Amino acid sequence: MHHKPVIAANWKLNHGPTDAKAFLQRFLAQAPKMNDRTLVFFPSAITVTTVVDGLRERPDIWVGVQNVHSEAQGAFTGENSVLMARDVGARVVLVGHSERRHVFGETDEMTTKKMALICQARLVPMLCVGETLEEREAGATASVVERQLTAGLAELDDSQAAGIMLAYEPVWAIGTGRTATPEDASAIHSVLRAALGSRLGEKAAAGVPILYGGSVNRGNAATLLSAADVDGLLVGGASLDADSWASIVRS
Ligand SMILES: O=C[C@H](O)COP(=O)(O)O
Repeated sequence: MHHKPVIAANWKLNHGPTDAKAFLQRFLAQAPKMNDRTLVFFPSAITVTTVVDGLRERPDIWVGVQNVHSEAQGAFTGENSVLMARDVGARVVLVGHSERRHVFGETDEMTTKKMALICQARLVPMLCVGETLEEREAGATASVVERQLTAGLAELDDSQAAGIMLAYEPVWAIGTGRTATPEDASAIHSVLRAALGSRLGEKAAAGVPILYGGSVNRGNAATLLSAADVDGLLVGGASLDADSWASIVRS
C-alpha cells in the first residue's frame, strides 16, 4: 500500500447544516490533525458548504458529495452537477453507492458516465461496488464486483483510473449490523486489486485505496482496517455521532 488509510463518513440523509456545525465542534475537539490518514466527510449536498466552512482550518480533512448527476448540466430538476460539487469545495464524489443502485435504480451505464465527468472535473471518484445477499449466495460476488468496476473504469484513461478510490460494500452488510469478516473483506479486496492490476499494472493498482464499508463501528474498525488489502473504511451509521466517529478515525 502506497497511501494513507482513508477513513470516510457517509452521512446519507442525515445532518443538516445546524447538526453538522454541532457535530464538527464536538468532533474537531477530539480529532487533532492526523498526518497518517486521510479523513473524508460526505454530507448531504445541502450541508456541504457548512462542512467546508467548518473545516477551513483543517485542509487535512476532505469533503465530498454523495452523488452527482450523470449529465453535466441541463433540465434535470433536483439534481446536482459535478461542476457544482467542485464549485462548493468538494474534492471527492461517491459513485454507485448501493443505495443509489438499489433504491434509485442507478445502472452501470450511469456510473460509467458519472466516473468520466468526475475525472474530467479533476475530482476524485470513490466508486462503490458490492453484491446483494442473493448474488453472494449464488457465488456471484467476484463477477458482480468485477462488472461494476469495469463499468466504472470504462471511459477513464489509465491515469484517471489510477487516481480513483474504490469502496467494497457488500449490500447485505450495509446498515444491518452484519459485518463482513476481515477475511471476507480481504478476499474481495484482492479480487478488486487483481482486476485493477490487469487494467493498470500492479504498481498503479497498489496505489488505489480500497475501502471496506458495511456496519463498521468503533468495536470492529481497527480489526477491519488491519485486514490484508483493506486501505480504509466507509462508514454510515457509526459516523453520525461525533464521539463514535472520533473513536473510529483513531483506529
Ligand atoms: O456508505 C456507507 C455504507 O453504506 C455503510 O453504511 P453502515 O455503516 O450504516 O452500514
